[in-house]
Amino acid sequence: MELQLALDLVNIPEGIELVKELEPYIDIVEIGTPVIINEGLKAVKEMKRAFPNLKVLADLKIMDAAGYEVMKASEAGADIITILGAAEDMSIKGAVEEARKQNKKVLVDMICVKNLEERAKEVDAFGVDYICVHTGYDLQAVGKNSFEDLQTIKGAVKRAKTAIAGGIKLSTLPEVIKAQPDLVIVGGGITGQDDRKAAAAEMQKLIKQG
Ligand SMILES: O=C([C@H](O)CO)[C@H](O)[C@H](O)COP(=O)(O)O
Repeated sequence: MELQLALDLVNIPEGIELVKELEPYIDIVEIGTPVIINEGLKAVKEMKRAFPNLKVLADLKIMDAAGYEVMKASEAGADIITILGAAEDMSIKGAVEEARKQNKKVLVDMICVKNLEERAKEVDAFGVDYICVHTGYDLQAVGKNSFEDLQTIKGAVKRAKTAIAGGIKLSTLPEVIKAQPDLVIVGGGITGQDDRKAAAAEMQKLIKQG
């Protein structure tokens, strides 16, 4: 099981400073969608330049023109690129095809997918690398989480790795770990804490214990 740190509410220098502090505790750093909107793929490029040995995920949440966008994120240095599970089949297949050419990985974000079990089986068959259940900020605000959805995809997915994102905190991490995802994605549960290093270290410890 791996830990991904999601950076959503920082600029590039703040993100790099944070990763300097937290790199020993994380497996992947995510350049979050808001950061890419604010700073562009330059944020991916600069993070990879600063931490060449750390896997960098570009949270593009691709919906269309997938081959082109995967190519641009790959050129910027992303190791993993996200596409939405709600995208057209041909877009997801195009993302996988381009990622294979570039020796990169594709994570499918199942945010807003209603027929979760059926769609997870379909995207799994397209050869994607990760399938991620995700409760976005807006649904988190009304008390939702993705813990049951994780169980659903664990039962449906045969070949891709499974991941979970959305409001995970130290207090809820043990419940997530019980379902054994391959990847746990945490943003505010680390970046919003007073002692971010302690939060990341404790999360890493629990995740490595499995
Ligand atoms: O993908 C995310 C969100 O849609 C904003 O772009 C976050 O990175 C993801 O939800 C993880 O962050 P937290 O919910 O703060 O843990």
